[in-house]
Amino acid sequence: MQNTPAANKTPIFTAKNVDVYYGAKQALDKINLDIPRNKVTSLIGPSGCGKSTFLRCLNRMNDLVDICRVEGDIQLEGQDIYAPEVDVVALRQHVGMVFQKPNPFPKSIYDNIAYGPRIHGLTSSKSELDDIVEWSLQRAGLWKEVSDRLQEPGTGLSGGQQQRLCIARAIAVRPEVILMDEPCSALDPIATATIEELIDELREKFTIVIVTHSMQQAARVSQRTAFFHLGNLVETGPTKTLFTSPEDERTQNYITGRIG
Ligand SMILES: Nc1ncnc2c1ncn2[C@@H]1O[C@H](COP(=O)(O)OP(=O)(O)OP(=O)(O)O)[C@@H](O)[C@H]1O
Repeated sequence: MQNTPAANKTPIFTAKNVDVYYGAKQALDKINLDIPRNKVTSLIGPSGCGKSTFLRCLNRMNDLVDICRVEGDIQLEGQDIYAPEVDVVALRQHVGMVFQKPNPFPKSIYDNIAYGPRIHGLTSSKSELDDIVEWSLQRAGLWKEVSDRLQEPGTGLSGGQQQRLCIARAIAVRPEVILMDEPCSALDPIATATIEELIDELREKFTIVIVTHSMQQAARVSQRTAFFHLGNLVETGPTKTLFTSPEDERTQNYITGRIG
């Protein structure tokens, strides 16, 4: 189904009327957003507008926050991800995540990548696992730098390399979607540029949703952008259109630096 032309036009995620509360405080109000497949979608907006909250709804990371309540409907490939029968571990295999601060496990480079495929039972032999580790590191643009030191600790790499290791770890379990929550905010400009190039390559095989504080980054890496403000989704559209001729005054004010 996924590879037919008709299926490729259907959004991978559909969010309808999503409300999110932290205790009594409402963080998101009636969010309706489709995420197209094999594209990069940026979520932008001023601090506290709910970008990360929305991102975390997409793989139920908010389940880990006791006071958080999600209402509405979010479907991945037509399946309600909040249905009681959903296996959250399996969901997170399909929808991986990369965080703001690189967080490799305190394990070797090899084991950082091999961990997910092992626990999800994706391989039946050591050579298959070796192949997955190499494939993942290749796709994350890290193989050449680490192929001769796979048994060294992942935490010994530079910040930018650690973030690519985390991306390699995320793709090792062959997710359909990768969520990225400000993945470059702890990196220098050169490491940031490397990750941005990588994001562009990854969208061939994966759908990417990225939260970013940087409008320049959103403009560079994404094909679609969604602008959030005070818990509302104000506007969404092709990135170029949103940055050059936004429809809503709040978007205009944000991109011209009048709010934010
Ligand atoms: N764990 C939490 N407990 C209580 N309130 C929270 C929690 N996480 C987020 N919030 C609140 O929800 C609202 C949206 O926060 P969120 O982190 O989603 O915004 P954001 O747009 O990603 O912000 P930033 O750009 O600063 O990361 C804010 O008012 C925030 O204080």
